[in-house]
Amino acid sequence: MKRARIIYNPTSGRELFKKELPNVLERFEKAGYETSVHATTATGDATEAARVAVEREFDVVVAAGGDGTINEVINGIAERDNRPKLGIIPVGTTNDFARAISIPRNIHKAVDIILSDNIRALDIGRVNDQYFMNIAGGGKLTELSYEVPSKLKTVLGQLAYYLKGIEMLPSLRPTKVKIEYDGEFFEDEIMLFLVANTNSVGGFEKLAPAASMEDGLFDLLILRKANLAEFVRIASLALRGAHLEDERIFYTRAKRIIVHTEEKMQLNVDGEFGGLLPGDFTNLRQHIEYFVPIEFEKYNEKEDS
Ligand SMILES: Nc1ncnc2c1ncn2[C@@H]1O[C@H](COP(=O)(O)OP(=O)(O)OP(=O)(O)O)[C@@H](O)[C@H]1O
Repeated sequence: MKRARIIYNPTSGRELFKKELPNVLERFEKAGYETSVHATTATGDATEAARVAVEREFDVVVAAGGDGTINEVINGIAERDNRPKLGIIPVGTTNDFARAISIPRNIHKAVDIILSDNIRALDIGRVNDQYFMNIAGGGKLTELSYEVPSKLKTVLGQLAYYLKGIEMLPSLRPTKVKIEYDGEFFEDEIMLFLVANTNSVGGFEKLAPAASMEDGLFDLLILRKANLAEFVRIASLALRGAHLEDERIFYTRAKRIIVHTEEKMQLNVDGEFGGLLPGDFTNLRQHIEYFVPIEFEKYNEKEDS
């Protein structure tokens, strides 16, 4: 019998998952799974719970929560050889990763996808000793997400980030960086750099339009020093995926990226504080097996050709 461990964050998003849990469990049981549940209690707990699930040799781990919960679960399984398959039930405030792999926010539709057993092995990133599935980066702007109080996020959702972003715009300062990517070098003053694994981040659904999650490459996006007017122009271009041609943007794809800064710069890993730079980024090709909808396959094949 297949065994699934459901790791869920009871505080995620609008806290809807718990009510649905008995129905979700019943559906897994009916589909032939022996199921058990872990409700996370604090930051880091999902990582520990996922580690334990690997030790107990679960076939499947289901992460029910937002991007934070998925990131923690991935950090619990990524280092291990016998990695379980990963199911996603997106019930968070930010569900960028679920959107990137075409998983709907409806709990039961997300369960349908897991139970339909369609698997795809996708890339993840590692920076220093942390793993990420969406994006990592640095620069003043990326410090947003942990400045937004979680209460505000629960009430306002995505809007909370935009409000905070507008408030921070005037305080953006450039930083001098040296970035090595697959043996080549970039050196300049920048506003921010992003190392993307998926194409959809923080409401910008076309930030890295060509990003594939199966090619073992990151999309590296750098915004050079820009004034407020340039910044607003590029942000509005980015909303429709038309920013890559802009002269203030440097864009390339690479498997390994090393970032050094002269001043202290914080690293953001999947929306959370990830320590200070320098950062040594490696793309781990097709490292995690996920349950994905058939539509995702079609989409990715179209992208590949
Ligand atoms: N019981 C808990 N109480 C408080 N925080 C928790 C609990 N369980 C997990 N967490 C933390 O909450 C963080 C955010 O969770 P998650 O991403 O699942 O939800 P979210 O609603 O999208 O939240 P956010 O938008 O704040 O990132 C997780 O990274 C985890 O560290």
